[in-house]
Amino acid sequence: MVEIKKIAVLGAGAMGGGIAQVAAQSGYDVVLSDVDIKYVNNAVDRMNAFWQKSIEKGKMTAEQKEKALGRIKCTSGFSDFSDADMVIEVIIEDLEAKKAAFRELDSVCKPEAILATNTSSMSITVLANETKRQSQVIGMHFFNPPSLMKLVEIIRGYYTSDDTVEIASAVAKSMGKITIEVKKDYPGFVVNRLMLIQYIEAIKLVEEGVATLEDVDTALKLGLNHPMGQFELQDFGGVDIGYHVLNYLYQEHKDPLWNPPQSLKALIRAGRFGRKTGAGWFDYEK
Ligand SMILES: NC(=O)c1ccc[n+]([C@@H]2O[C@H](COP(=O)([O-])OP(=O)(O)OC[C@H]3O[C@@H](n4cnc5c(N)ncnc54)[C@H](O)[C@@H]3O)[C@@H](O)[C@H]2O)c1
Repeated sequence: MVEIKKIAVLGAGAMGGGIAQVAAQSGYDVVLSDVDIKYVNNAVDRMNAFWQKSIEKGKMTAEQKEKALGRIKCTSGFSDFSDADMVIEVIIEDLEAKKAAFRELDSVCKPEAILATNTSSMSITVLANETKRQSQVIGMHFFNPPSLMKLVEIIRGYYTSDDTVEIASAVAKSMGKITIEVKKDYPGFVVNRLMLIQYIEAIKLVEEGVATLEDVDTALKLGLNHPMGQFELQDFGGVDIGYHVLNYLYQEHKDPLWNPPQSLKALIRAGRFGRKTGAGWFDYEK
């Protein structure tokens, strides 16, 4: 079984930066890459800010921070991927973009490397089919923010081997995470399937005039003990991400149940993607 020492993270956005951070903190050598080095540098700035706060709270020493930072190699494209033991793909939730990335990863990575994806919904098997190593392709679905959220869904593609499941689970656990195994490559896996049903009902309640956005969120927080309401949560994670996942489930099932509601489409068309754009379901100061 391949021993994982070096992890390459492709995509340095909200999730990729966070996964690279957790990997470096956990002692892995990390390569962090994006289409442009400026996104990688932004991710490192976010890590630095997080670690600085951890030092102030007494949860980390300055020496630990420097060591973690020293383990991260910043790059763009696929440079420095050739000797990675594992790659975690964390680019945009677009099937064609992910397929192209997997084709490229298969050609640049060493044959024994494991290729994981952080996709929120898409087929692991479809991505594996772009490679010549289908048994070594797996879903590792972290949650936002990866530095704080405990769960990782470990998702089997049709051809994923038991060894690959074991290695990916062990890596997640070594990062302090708790894993669940998703035994079948079905759209949305476990968490997003459950969450999006609630999201759709939350939107319908507002569209039907039953309750306001604020009151639906208050109901979820105080009535169901959720730490965030659905609208607050979607603004935090990215309204566009939730929309892409919903759309994918709709395309897969052809069931109106998953059809993105009009008020969600209106937000997407208006570019209101949540906190990252200064506005989503709610308005934020930029
Ligand atoms: N945001 C969430 O709450 C959340 C939670 C779990 C999983 N995910 C999944 O994680 C993935 C990334 O989501 P995110 O929120 O970090 O998105 P994001 O938009 O913040 O980051 C995506 C990054 O990928 C980069 N990128 C795009 N194409 C690329 C390519 N071909 N090569 C290298 N980099 C490329 C972009 O420049 C960007 O920096 C998606 O698959 C998403 O579904 C997101």
